[in-house]
Amino acid sequence: MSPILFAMPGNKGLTGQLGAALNWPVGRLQVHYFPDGESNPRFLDEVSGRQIVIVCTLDQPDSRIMALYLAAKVARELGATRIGLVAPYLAYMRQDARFHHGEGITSMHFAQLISGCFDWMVTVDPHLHRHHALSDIYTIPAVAVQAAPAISRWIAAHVTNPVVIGPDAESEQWASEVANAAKCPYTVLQKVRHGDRNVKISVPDSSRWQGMTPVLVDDIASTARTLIAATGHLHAAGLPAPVCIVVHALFVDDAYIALQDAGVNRIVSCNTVDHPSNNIDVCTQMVTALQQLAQLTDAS
Ligand SMILES: O=P(O)(O)OC[C@H]1O[C@H](OP(=O)(O)OP(=O)(O)O)[C@H](O)[C@@H]1O
Repeated sequence: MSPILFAMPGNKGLTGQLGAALNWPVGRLQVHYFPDGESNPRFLDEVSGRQIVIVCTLDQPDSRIMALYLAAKVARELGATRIGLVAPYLAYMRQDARFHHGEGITSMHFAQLISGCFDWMVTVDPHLHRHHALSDIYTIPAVAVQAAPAISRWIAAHVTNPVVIGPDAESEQWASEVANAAKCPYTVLQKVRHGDRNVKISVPDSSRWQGMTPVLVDDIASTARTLIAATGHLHAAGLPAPVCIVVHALFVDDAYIALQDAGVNRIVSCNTVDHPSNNIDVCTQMVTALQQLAQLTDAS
């Protein structure tokens, strides 16, 4: 029997798309919020004896996590046999070290919470920096789908004479893969973060890229300060306005407008977080991972 997909609030579009591609039914999950803010998930279709998959992207995670946690617990209470999570954007991956005295490694605690109530997970390009793999902190089977092939195809179809540029050393993992598949050169800038909204970027020798279209590629745009700083330096180096591509379009507060005002050519994102810049579909990659994990857990 096929697993049933359920969408947490705000995830109906992607859930419907996955259901159609997989030929899996989409069930009805209602989340009622009491006047004092407590959440009360209710499955309107039977979950007893079934493997279910809950779809919940995790931008603005603190406003979503309690209802998600309860949905998983309620599904188990009602007799679901296996519970998978599709979190196209996985939150809490950036606090992967104790940066200041008295802080904790919250990525690990978040991973323990998710691993404690789901049986498996699919996500897209999690922010793996000091953790090298999801299995460093997640104890359930977890597949990280890569957006790079879809991004490369978009670049090849839409950008003339591109040079892929990663804004910092750690973005090399995305920049190199994207550039190799798009058959174009890449370079990586040097970034130092001084605070949540304070980022300094320096550009290595840019003379090689004259006459090319810079394509800034990063995993996350949150305040967009990284992309804004990179754009400013590319302008100063005499390069044309860059195309900015991100996997996860968080764009908090006025970040999207600020990036548009910084003089970019175009802003494009993958459909892991619903946003007007979504132009690159990563559903196909998620479908393959979902089929694998659902079978794996069916057989166990
Ligand atoms: O839009 P912004 O607010 O600039 O945030 C996005 C940037 O932040 C992340 O890296 P980060 O600087 O957190 O580096 P890290 O790998 O050290 O966590 C991410 O890889 C982006 O480069």
